Amino acid sequence: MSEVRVLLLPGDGIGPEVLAEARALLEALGPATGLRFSFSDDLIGGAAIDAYGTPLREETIEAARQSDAVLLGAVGGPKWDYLPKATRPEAGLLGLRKELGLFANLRPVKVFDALADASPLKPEIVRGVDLLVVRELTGGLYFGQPSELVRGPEGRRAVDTLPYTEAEIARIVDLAFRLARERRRKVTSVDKANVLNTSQLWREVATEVASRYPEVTLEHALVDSCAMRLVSRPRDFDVLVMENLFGDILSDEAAVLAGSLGMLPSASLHGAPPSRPGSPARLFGLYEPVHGSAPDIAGRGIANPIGAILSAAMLLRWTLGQEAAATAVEAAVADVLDAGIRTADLAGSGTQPVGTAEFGRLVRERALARLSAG
Ligand SMILES: NC(=O)c1ccc[n+]([C@@H]2O[C@H](COP(=O)([O-])OP(=O)(O)OC[C@H]3O[C@@H](n4cnc5c(N)ncnc54)[C@H](O)[C@@H]3O)[C@@H](O)[C@H]2O)c1
Ligand SMILES: CC(C)[C@H](C(=O)O)[C@@H](O)C(=O)O
Ligand SMILES: [Mg+2]
Repeated sequence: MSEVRVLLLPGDGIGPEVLAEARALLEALGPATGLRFSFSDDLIGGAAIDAYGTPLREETIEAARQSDAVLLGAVGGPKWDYLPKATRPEAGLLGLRKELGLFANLRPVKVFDALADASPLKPEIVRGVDLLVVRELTGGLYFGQPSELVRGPEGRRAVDTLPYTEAEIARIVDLAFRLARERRRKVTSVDKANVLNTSQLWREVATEVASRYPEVTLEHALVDSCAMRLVSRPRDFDVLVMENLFGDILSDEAAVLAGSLGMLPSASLHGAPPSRPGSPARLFGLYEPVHGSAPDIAGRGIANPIGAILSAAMLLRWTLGQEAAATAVEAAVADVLDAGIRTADLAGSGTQPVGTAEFGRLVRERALARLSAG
């Protein structure tokens, strides 16, 4: 039985609550997939600040490097909001992504049939949505220099910088095209080329990359009107590729289509996934739900674990090439939702919601049943 080393970084707020369900799922599926998961745990974010005085230790980066994959919950919360940028919980997550070179963040947004009426948008707008946000993750405003906030005698001033090189743009756009080739063959490259130099470069490079993929259609879209189309005509989209901050914002917006921010998973990779899942080579990845630590509901056992569970499915698919297991997990989530079972964020009035652990248990049961039925 092959061993898979997974580093668990539960983080803060609802992070540990949802990550427990992702872990239990992988553990349960191990025997059916011929894999033995060996988990190690570490602190990141606010929890690491409280224990070690820093949001990310060198030891944690090293432990991640020694693992096949990392599963992360969420970081941050009001307790640490007073801290300056470089020492906040969020800096721990950004540091980990950067140190591991995880430049490609895949954020799939699929609307489950049972949830077509869970969105505040009309069911006919969201039904059947299946899009993929490919977010550049290690460049742009998040990491550009200079970056400072100065509180001086002349007053306060602050600066953030948005840099991108041709190579950084080319590698993420290329990855978007590779993924689009296996999907519905359309890439929407999102920018603000009517204002930003980086976006003009982005558009040029995207057009050059596109010439290598004649079978895939490239569309350029300005980020502002794209944000509007995302909630008015979301089925227009297949793969969307964009810089770091645009991807952060548009992916949370896209969560409205899926019915809750708790629904969305993500994979952060340092290279192109094998063009077809199922390849024996392992591709290291950091997997995490798109949502944050949700301080408003933390500690109550009511968080939606689907984003974390679907992140574990992405781990099975992209790091381990276990397509059948990944599909079984996704179908198991659909089964539980089809049975009318919901966590509080999705439950309509008059519906009795189930808690995080109960939802996780039901998905595990269905995933195992589906996998053993072949
Ligand atoms: N990847 C991460 O670790 C990550 C991502 C986003 C935000 N954050 C951090 O989280 C903290 C809180 O940020 P925020 O409130 O703006 O965003 P958030 O994503 O934590 O929460 C936004 C809203 O969505 C709800 N929500 C989020 N996940 C949910 C889930 N699984 N189930 C049910 N409801 C869910 C919350 O209750 C809240 O009402 C901040 O410190 C922020 O920096 C971390
Ligand atoms: C917590 C924060 C640093 C992070 C980001 O902005 O990348 C989060 O919002 C996300 O989407 O993963
Ligand atoms: Mg975000």
